[in-house]
Amino acid sequence: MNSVQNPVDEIRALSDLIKSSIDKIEESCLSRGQIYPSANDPFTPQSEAARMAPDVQEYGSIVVAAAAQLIAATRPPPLGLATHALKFHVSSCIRVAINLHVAEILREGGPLGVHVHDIASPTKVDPTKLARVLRLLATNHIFLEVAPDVFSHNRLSSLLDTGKSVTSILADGDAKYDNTLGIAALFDHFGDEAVKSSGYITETLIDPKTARSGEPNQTAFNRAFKTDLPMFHWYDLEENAFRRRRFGIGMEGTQNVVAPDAILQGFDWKALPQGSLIVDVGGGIGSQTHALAKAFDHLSFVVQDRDAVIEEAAKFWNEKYPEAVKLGRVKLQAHDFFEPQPISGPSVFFMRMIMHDWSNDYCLKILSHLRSAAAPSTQLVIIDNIASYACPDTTSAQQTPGASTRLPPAPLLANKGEANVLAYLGDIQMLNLNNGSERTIAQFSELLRKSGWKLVRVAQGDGFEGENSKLIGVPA
Ligand SMILES: C[S@@+](CC[C@H](N)C(=O)[O-])C[C@H]1O[C@@H](n2cnc3c(N)ncnc32)[C@H](O)[C@@H]1O
Repeated sequence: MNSVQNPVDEIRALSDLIKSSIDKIEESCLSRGQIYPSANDPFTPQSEAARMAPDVQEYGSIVVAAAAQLIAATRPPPLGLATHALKFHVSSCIRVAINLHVAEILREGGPLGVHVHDIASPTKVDPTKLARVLRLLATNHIFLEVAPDVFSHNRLSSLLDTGKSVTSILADGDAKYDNTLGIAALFDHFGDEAVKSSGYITETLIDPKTARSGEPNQTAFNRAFKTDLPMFHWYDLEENAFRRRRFGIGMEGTQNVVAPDAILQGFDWKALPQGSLIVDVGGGIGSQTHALAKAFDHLSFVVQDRDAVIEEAAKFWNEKYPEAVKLGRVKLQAHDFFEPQPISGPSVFFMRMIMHDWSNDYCLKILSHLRSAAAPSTQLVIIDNIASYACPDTTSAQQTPGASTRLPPAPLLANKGEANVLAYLGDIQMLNLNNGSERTIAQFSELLRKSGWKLVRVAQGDGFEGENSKLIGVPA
């Protein structure tokens, strides 16, 4: 059991874990002559190098897991729970900051910070109200309040910066996220569709009409936005063109918030024979394929998605890698994955963040179409979060190669709690938006079995780093 008898011993054990892990982090960075990034310096991928070392990540995840567990064990319980119950205000305020271009204004204002009157001025909002929004964020370590009502960037807030000038954003707000890393776009989507939907989860789970539904149009999202359309169809409405574009770019953001080579890890793309065809099913604008096509020039690709998304994809490829499309090494194809798959027997069908959008019945339809089109040698690569149990996994799926993991040191939770919490937040987001689900390995194994595939290997991503896991299947 992951528990210690005396409650003070438990708190001490957590604090010891934090201390010993920090010592190991320092030792590891010193041994490589690297400096651990400061929480107050702006984020750049290069400056994250020290944190990205595998052992530093491992110890960092213990610090985060233990610190959150230590807070839970020490804060007065009513306040602890009240804090959790009100955290949605932080999500909403992040979106306020994005929509008032605070990150760009602060970058242009320089490191000494900008008075809230000047932050509010370009969008003509009330500076007194904005100061309260920014103070809540600063209290949560997003932005710094460097003097009363004067705010500047820190590492977390700098991620909200699109890198564009305030003038250009004010001139064309709809293009704010075009040609950016997509991180602000992703968080704007979270604060809009996801936060608003989340307010209706209780009614949706209780109402007998929706309680047991797996339909993508019987969700909290449908209540919040008063529509009968599944979210992806709703995006196709003319009035949602901005949201559709933002979602597409935000998906690129999901790649840019994790280690840049995450898609390349856990599956031996290099070992595939010359000319192998990879089909990126529900590939969005093709950001994953883009990373693969740049890394492996011996492979060919087809990116499939809905009509409207493939139109956006054409613009993306024209901008990022036009020669790949011109030479035919990358093809963009409108295809509904609930219809029979038009490409037979490719080397790989891969799907990133697709299964999690759908309930089991819908996943089975998608997987069955791919199975019908598969050759005996076709591999299936599913890239998604694994939402493991919060206790030790005792299911038979643990026998799958790559499935079992070491338990973290006591008294941490088996799934490392806060260090991996993004997978569980994502799970509820998928439930609210589409009746989708993040899954355990046992649940993936069952889905594959029922659709004629066999799960043969799992390459677990590092949840602390935000990296998705890969589940590899072959025709059964
Ligand atoms: C969460 S996004 C993932 C995109 C991409 N795989 C990635 O990782 O960046 C889900 C994608 O599924 C696509 N999609 C939804 N319904 C679809 C359908 N019926 N047929 C094909 N694609 C669909 C969406 O348009 C969206 O691009």
